[in-house]
Amino acid sequence: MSPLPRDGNDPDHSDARDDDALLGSDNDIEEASKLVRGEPGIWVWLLVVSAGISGLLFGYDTAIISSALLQLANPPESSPIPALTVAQQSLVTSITSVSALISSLCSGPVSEYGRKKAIFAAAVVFILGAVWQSWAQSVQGLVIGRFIVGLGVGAGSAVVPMYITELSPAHLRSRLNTLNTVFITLGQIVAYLIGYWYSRTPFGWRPMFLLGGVPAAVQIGLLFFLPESPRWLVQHGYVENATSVLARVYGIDQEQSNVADRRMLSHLVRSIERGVRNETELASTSAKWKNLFGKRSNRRALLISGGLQGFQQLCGFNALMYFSSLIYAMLDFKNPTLTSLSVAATNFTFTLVSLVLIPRVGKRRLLLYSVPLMAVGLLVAAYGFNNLPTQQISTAQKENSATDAEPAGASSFYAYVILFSTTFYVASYASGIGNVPWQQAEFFPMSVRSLGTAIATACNWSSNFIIGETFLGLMDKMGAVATFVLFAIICAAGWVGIYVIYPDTEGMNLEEIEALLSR
Ligand SMILES: O[C@H]1[C@H](O)[C@@H](O)[C@H](O)[C@@H](O)[C@H]1O
Repeated sequence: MSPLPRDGNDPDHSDARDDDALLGSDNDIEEASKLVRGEPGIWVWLLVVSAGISGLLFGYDTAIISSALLQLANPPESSPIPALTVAQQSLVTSITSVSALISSLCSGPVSEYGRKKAIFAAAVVFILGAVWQSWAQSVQGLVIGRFIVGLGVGAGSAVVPMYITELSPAHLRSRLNTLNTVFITLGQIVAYLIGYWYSRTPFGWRPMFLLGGVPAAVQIGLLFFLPESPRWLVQHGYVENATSVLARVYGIDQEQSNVADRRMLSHLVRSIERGVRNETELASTSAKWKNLFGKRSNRRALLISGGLQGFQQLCGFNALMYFSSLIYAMLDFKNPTLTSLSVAATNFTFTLVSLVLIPRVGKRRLLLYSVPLMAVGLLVAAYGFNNLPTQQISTAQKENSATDAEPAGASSFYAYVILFSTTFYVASYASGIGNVPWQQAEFFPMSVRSLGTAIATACNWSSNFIIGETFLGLMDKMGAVATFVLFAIICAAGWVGIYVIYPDTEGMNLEEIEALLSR
């Protein structure tokens, strides 16, 4: 595509027709948006921060369970909820992934009523789930509360990246999406800190769960100031509103703007209109399914994005995120909740590192370098478990509960080997696979984007469920060795998969990516 004129001449009719000829496909939005001259102001960042609160909630609600379980497994005598068995702990953890799976699949139709409305609905559900969990008087109540909160997590995880993708300027899209993962990992740190704060309070799990509702309430307030996605506005005939949202996103003052900026803006709107028109041709769900599975490039897009999302979970990271407090309690660390903060802090720090590395190194290379390091960390951890004094892990299994108030004995050398190797594993995870799968939208053309990303996101939550449900039951000494070796094998298989099917898309526009996938 040849560049559009950047001079200040007023466009005449024939120019507009030429532009129409130039702008004819999905990547037009990308191309046109690159040509808008205004710099995105603080406004666009604010917008992403407000939307990113969903990421924060996602992170908070998935990580708070780590500290809450420690208390729920060893409740005070007066507790209406008896000590949770290992099976109940697994259920309370993994039920969130089941509801997240359901709501991520349903998020497509809901977001058709407006991205903002879907984010609003997710925030309301978060608050409801937080209150329900914190008031639970029985295991069933707890399970229902976790189920409700999972509905919010799943909807947020699917809609927010789409909202950010549709709203952000093309050249910032990748970075702004990574920022969403930064929010998830930040939410996980906050959860660990709050978990630590309440770990000595009897029934501290109640405020732990309840506080998850606070950012959701803040988000509801902020949503009043957020614009609707320009793509949704165009789709529903609000072209003027879409134009003024785009002007704000691109830092263009419509009153004062010069002709060139105005022209670029109208290019942008027209290219969105064209994209939307293409999509309406595929309006029926069955036509979308047919297109998704019938077209080679879309099939490959699905294989890559779904495979990557599945691998992100099956490599075992969330076993640490959910159960690290229990694992470190088993290893006799005096302060398991605080020790497990290392998982969340490393995850957050290295997600920031990947924010810097992705544009420089490229996603494919980053994955190919970081996945083998994950395998090394896992194998060293397996070695550590294998050499633990037998009574160390079996005692912990029995109690399953050393609280911060009742410090256990000194940790052995091998417990530190496990701590350092898992931290190393987490750092390698967060630099690549913890983050890259969420950039999946670029593989799908607009016509099947919401369907494709919903299915890929469902691959994430279903694999997450498998890990949440099975890991804890395997945690005796030899089970730990076998599980960590299995995770390392999955990393090796994942590396081969990435090497074979994951393309280097750095610097490509969406059309080039589609052409690459069709080959
Ligand atoms: O990208 C995120 C991030 O890596 C989180 O730390 C993890 O808990 C999620 O499961 C994952 O999807």
